[in-house]
Amino acid sequence: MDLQRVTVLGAGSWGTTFAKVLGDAGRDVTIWARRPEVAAEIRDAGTNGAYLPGVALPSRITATADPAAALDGAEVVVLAVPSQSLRANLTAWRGLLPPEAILVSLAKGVELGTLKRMSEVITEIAGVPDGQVVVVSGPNLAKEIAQEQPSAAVVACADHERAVAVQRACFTGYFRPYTNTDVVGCELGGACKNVIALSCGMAAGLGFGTNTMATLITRGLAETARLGVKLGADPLTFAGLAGVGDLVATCSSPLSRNRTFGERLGRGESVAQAQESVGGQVAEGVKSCTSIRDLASGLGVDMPITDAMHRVCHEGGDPRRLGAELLGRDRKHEWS
Ligand SMILES: NC(=O)C1=CN([C@@H]2O[C@H](COP(=O)(O)OP(=O)(O)OC[C@H]3O[C@@H](n4cnc5c(N)ncnc54)[C@H](O)[C@@H]3O)[C@@H](O)[C@H]2O)C=CC1
Ligand SMILES: O=C(CO)COP(=O)(O)O
Repeated sequence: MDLQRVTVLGAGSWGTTFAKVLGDAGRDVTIWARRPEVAAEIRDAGTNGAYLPGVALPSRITATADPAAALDGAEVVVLAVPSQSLRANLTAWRGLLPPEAILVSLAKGVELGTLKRMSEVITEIAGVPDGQVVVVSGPNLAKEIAQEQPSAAVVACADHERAVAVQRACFTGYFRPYTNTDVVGCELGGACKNVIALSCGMAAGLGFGTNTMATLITRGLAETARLGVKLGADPLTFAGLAGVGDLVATCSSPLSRNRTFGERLGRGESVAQAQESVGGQVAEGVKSCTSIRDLASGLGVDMPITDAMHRVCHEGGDPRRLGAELLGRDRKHEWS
C-alpha cells in the first residue's frame, strides 16, 4: 500500500508539524485550516507563524479553508483537532470523506460524556471498521519535531498492514515511527499523560523538585496502566513510546501546554489565568481529567492523581493541599 495523497484536518501546532513530517517523507499534503488567512499563509508563504514561527514548510504542502477541496482524492485523512471538538468536526466532514481513506487520529484525549477514546468516536461518526483507523502517539512535542530534532512515535492500528502503510508515509530522517496493534493502550497512554503532566507542572509551580516529579511520573504511569489493562490494553505498551516515552517528555518539558498550565495553577493562578498561558492552544488534560476520572470510576479503577487534577481544575481544589492528600491515603502494596 503506497499512500501518496494525504489531507490534514487542523492547522494547529501538531497538525502543521505532522504535515511537515509527511511532506518531508515525500507525500503530497493538503492542510485544512479553520481560518482562511492561516490557509493562505501556508499556501503562499509556506509558513504558519501563529503556531510554528520561523519554520519553513515543505513545498509539497498546500492548504485550503474549504474541507471539500481538502478531502477530494485523499488516501489518508489525518484528524488534528482537539479531542472535545472532534465529534462535531467529523460530523460536518462525514459526507466528504473518501470511503476507502485511512483515518489517522493525532488527538490525545477522552471524550467528555460518552467517555470514548478518539478512535471510537471516529469509527462511530465515520462509520468505518476499526482497522481503517490509525492512531499516532508518542513523545512528540510539536516545536521540537518542526525543528527536525530526532524523535520516535508509535503508529497503532488493529490492521497491521495499514499501520505499516502509514508508518512508511511518515518515516523521515528525524521522525522514526514504530508500528503497534494496541490501539487502546496507545490512546490511553496519550490521554492520561496530559493529566499527569498537569500534576507535574503543579508540583514545579509549588517549588517541588525531582523526587516529587519522578514520584508523580511513576505513580501516574501505574494508574494509567491500571486503567489500560482493565480496558484490554497490552501492559507492555505503557513501557513504550506511547506510554512512558510520551509521559516523560510531556511531564519534563516547558514546551508542554499541559505542564505549563499546571505550573501556573501551582503558582496560585486561576484556571482562567492558566488558560491564557497556553495562548489559545489546547491543554487536553484540563478536560480529560474529568472524562478519564469518570471512565476509571465506572470501572472501579483507582486513579488518585487524575482524581486530584479534576478537583483542582473543576471543583476549586487547592494545589497546596494535594501533596498531603495524595501522600495521606491508605498505605498499600506498590502493585495493588
Ligand atoms: N502540539 C503537540 O505537541 C502535540 C499535540 N497532540 C495532540 O494533537 C491534538 C491537536 O493539538 P494541536 O495541534 O497541538 O492543537 P492546537 O490548539 O495547536 O490546534 C488545534 C487546531 O484545531 C482547530 N480546530 C478546529 N475545530 C476546532 C474547535 N471546534 N475548537 C478548537 N479548535 C478547533 C484549530 O483551529 C487549530 O487549528 C490534541 O489532541 C493534542 O493533544 C499530540 C502530539 C503532540
Ligand atoms: O502530546 C504532546 C507531546 O507528545 C504535547 O503535549 P502538550 O499538549 O502538553 O503540549
